[in-house]
Amino acid sequence: MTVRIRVETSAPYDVLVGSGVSDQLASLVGDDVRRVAIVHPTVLRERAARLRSTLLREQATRALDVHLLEVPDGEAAKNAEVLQYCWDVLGRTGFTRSDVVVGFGGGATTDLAGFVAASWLRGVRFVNVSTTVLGMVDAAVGGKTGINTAAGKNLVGAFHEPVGVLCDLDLLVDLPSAELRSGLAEVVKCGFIADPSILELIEGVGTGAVLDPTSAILAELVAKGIRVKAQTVAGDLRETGGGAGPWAARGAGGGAGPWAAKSTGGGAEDDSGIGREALNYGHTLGHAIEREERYTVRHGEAISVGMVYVAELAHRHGLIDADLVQRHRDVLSSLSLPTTWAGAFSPLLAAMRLDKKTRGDQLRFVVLEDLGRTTILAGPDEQTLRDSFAALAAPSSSPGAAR
Ligand SMILES: NC(=O)c1ccc[n+]([C@@H]2O[C@H](COP(=O)([O-])OP(=O)(O)OC[C@H]3O[C@@H](n4cnc5c(N)ncnc54)[C@H](O)[C@@H]3O)[C@@H](O)[C@H]2O)c1
Ligand SMILES: O=C(O)C(=O)C[C@@H](O)[C@H](O)[C@H](O)COP(=O)(O)O
Ligand SMILES: [Zn+2]
Repeated sequence: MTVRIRVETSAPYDVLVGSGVSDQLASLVGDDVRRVAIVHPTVLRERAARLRSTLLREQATRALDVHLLEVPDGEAAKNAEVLQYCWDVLGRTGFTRSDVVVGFGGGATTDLAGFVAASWLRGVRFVNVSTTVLGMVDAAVGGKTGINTAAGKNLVGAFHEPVGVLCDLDLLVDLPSAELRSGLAEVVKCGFIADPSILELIEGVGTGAVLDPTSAILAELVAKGIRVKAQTVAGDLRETGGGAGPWAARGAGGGAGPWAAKSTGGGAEDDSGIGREALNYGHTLGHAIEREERYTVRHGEAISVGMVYVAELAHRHGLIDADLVQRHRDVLSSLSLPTTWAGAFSPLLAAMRLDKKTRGDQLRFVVLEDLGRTTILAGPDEQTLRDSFAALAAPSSSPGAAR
C-alpha cells in the first residue's frame, strides 16, 4: 500500500510512502529535464546505479544524462569540501536551471543534496528519495537544507523545498538497526510535541514490531511522523514563528516578531504559536552533543538525550509533571535510545549559544507545557540549565559511560 501525504506549503508537493515507490522517480523528474544529478552516499552505490537504470529505462524515448555523485556516508558529507565537489560536477556537466538534483540517502545526504540544489544557479529543482527512517519522517520533508561548519551543526544552509519526496520502505531492510532506532527518536519527538497516538502505539505494541523494518507498525509510525512534519512546516515554512497550525503549538513568535521573547529569566514565552520551532524539540542540547562528539553520536541518539534534558528543564519550571518526564525516559529507553549523558556541561553550553533559536545572548529552548503542546522557554538561568544537565547522569555514572 502506498500512502500519499500532501505538504501544503506555497508550492505544495507529495510525500509517497510505500514499498517500491522509488520506481516513481521518473514522474517527478519532469519532462523538460535534460540532466539529473543523483547525490548518494558510498553505501548506496549499487542501489543508486539501479535507480539510474530505472530512470533511463522509463525515459528511453528522449535524451537524458543521469550523473551519479557519490559522497561520503553520513555526516562526513555535510561540509564545504563535499559541497564544492558537487558544484564542480554540476559545472563540468553543464547543469542548467531546467535540470534536477536528486538526494538519494539518509538525512545527511538529502541535507547536502538540497543545499547543492538551493545554491546552484541560485536554485534548481530537487527531489528526495529517502532511505532511512530519520530521513523519511523528518529530513527529506520541509525544505531545510545545509551543511555543518567547524563551529557547529547546520550553520550554513537555505530553505529550499523539494518538488516531491519518495520514501521507499523496501530500502529500510539494509538499514542497520542502530540507524533505525536513531530515526525513531524523531518519531517519538513528534509524539511528544504533537501526536501522542505515536507514543501510545510504541508503548502498546512492543519494540519487536517497531524495530522490524518490514512491519506495518513501522510503516504506520513513519506515516504519522511525516504527517506531523508536513502539517508543522506547512504553517511556518521559514521558521519565523507563529502561525497557529493544526497541532496548536503555542508559545513564542506570532505577531510580535519571531524573537520578541515575552519573558526572560526562565519564562515561558506566551503568544499565538511557536510554529516550526516545535520540530526543534530536544535539538538545542542534541546538536551541541553532536558537535562536541565530532559527529560520532547519531543525530537521533543526541536528540534523545536532548529531549530528556528539556523535559527536566520544563519540569524545573513547573511546566510539566514528573510522570511526563519519566515517560520520555521510558519510551526512549524502550527503543534502546540513550537517556543519560556524562561529561562536561560548559563546552555544551558554549555550543548551544550558537543554536539557531538563540536571540542575542538569550538561549531559547522548545519545551512542553503539556503532552502535545509546546512553548518556548527563553533565558533560563544557568544554574537551572546545569541542574537539568546533572539529572542526565546515569545512576552509576562514570565519565564517558553514561550514554
Ligand atoms: N533537513 C531537516 O529537516 C533534517 C531533519 C532531521 C535531521 N536532519 C539531518 O539528517 C541527518 C541524519 O539523518 P540520518 O539519520 O538519515 O543519517 P545519515 O544520512 O547519516 O544516514 C545514516 C547512515 O546510514 C547509511 N544509510 C543510509 N541509507 C541506508 C540504507 N538504506 N541502507 C544502509 N545504510 C544506509 C548512511 O550512509 C549513513 O552511514 C543529520 O545530519 C541531521 O542533522 C535534517
Ligand atoms: O524541520 C525542522 O524545522 C526541524 O527542526 C527538524 C529537526 O529534526 C532537524 O534536525 C533540523 O535539521 C534541525 O534544524 P536546525 O535549524 O536546528 O538546524
Ligand atoms: Zn532532527
